[in-house]
Amino acid sequence: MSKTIPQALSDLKSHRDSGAVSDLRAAFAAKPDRASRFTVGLGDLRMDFSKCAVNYETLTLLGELAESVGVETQRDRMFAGDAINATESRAVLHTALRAAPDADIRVDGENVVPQVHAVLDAMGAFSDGLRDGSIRGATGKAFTDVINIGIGGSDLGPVMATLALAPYHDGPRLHFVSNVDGAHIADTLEDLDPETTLIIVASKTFTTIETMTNAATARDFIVSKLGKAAVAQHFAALSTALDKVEEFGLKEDRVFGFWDWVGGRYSLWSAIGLPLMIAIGRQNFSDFLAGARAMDEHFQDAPVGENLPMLLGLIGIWHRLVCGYPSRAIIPYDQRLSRFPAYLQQLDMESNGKSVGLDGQPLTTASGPTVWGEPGTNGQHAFFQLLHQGTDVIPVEFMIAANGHEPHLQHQHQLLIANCLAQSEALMRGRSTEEARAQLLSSGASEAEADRLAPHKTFPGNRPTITFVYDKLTPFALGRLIALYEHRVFVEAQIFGINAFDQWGVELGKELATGLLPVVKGESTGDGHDSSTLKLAETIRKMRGET
Ligand SMILES: O=P(O)(O)OC[C@H]1O[C@H](O)[C@H](O)[C@@H](O)[C@@H]1O
Repeated sequence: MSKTIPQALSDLKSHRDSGAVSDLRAAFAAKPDRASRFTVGLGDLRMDFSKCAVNYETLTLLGELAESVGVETQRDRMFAGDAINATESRAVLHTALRAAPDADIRVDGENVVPQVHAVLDAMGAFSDGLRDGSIRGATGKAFTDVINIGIGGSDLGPVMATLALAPYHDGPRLHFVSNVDGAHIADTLEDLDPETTLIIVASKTFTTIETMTNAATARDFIVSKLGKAAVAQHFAALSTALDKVEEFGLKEDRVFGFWDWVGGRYSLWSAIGLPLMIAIGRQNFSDFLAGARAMDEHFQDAPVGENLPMLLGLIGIWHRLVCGYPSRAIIPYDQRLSRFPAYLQQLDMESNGKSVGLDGQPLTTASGPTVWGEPGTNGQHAFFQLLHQGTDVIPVEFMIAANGHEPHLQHQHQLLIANCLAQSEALMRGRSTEEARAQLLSSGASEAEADRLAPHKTFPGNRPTITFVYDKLTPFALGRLIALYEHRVFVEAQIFGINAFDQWGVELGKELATGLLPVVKGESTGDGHDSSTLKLAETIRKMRGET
């Protein structure tokens, strides 16, 4: 019989308190094969978690915790299309978006895979037409530029993946507009010609105010030069709300649908991926889906001790619930993954930033950590100081490709690799005050000077990191990496006992913004708002010369 969750957690805490792996340096010295013991892989992807303070017993206890909440059963329910998004009574089937064409995945008795592939085929035909110039604008010119207007899940995934796969771009130039700040669309439209610009309006609900506002501005951009009739040729829409898209005035062949069982932050594999497909082409997009599929299969089949998403999730839980670390940093040593941390912020924090359990009761433990990051080596020259010597321990997840896409810049790639490995080594080893003192003395400092400076040059070390290594950032590798993180978030959510697939926490601010617009415009005195908010609105109106 499996343990209860509180029992499994309490066993993990006692295990940690017993100091099983309290000194990573000593653990490496004691077991020279520690790295191979705590590295798992899938194809060319390696996950080395040997620089986390865990041993075999930790993994056993974490496995028992996973068993106590039935993670594997929940995983199987997700893949089978059960309505595991309980607060919205929906299935969660982003995995069906990358399933093989002959798979059979049912929602309300209907196999959804043929619909998925019908949309993929339509996206393929449309992106082929744009890329080969056979689909043209109202004045007969081929499209040179495509703007994706969307926000949140309808923006972050396409932006991140398009940047990540820049070496595979051979289609029109891509631009992304998300912010309701007019500066974003103004700067984007500045150098574009309406005759050669296609606009994609990406919104699951087709009601999001930022997206609808930017879409209206983009529509004016097209209409002012080309007339109303050009809208149909210069726009496409990606949405689940097909009725609302129709109101916008788009023809059926310019609308690419998806379904309510695809969460916004899990939608990159659906029609929301169209900008990426336009940039890299149908075959590369299909490789991207295949990478995610490989991770889906691995997540379903591999035993817990070899299962990357399970282990990544369980180590995340170890750091959050047992060690109590409040945040984690994602540091890709891969400039083209520079938006990956931002993408993961939505994936992770919108999924697991909850404080009520599935039963509607307040959680008695913590839930998702803060997720943040920037690419290396840039971060080294900015916030790494805090990672090495700050008072909080922040686990870091590094990622590095063995090979870049620039064979003529091998030396730079080697420097990048050396930096990535050096950082995880430094975080693990640290430098004792004695070592710091000895170094100061050997570089000519006096005894007094060495005593004074040694504490400042001491690194506590023992700071946990995970390092991912992969051959090259191909479409397949990127798909696999994203799916790994999707499933990691899932595993952690099961242990937190929350629904990872709703996001009620984004609603209140939206409602208040709608109510405040008349106050900002001076059309309402704003009864019911607090004095700080009203005073700020008044100050801004004064600065704008409106009062
Ligand atoms: O795709 P849309 O319906 O326009 O939604 C865009 C985004 O807005 C919302 O506020 C949600 O928090 C996100 O999960 C969603 O991805």
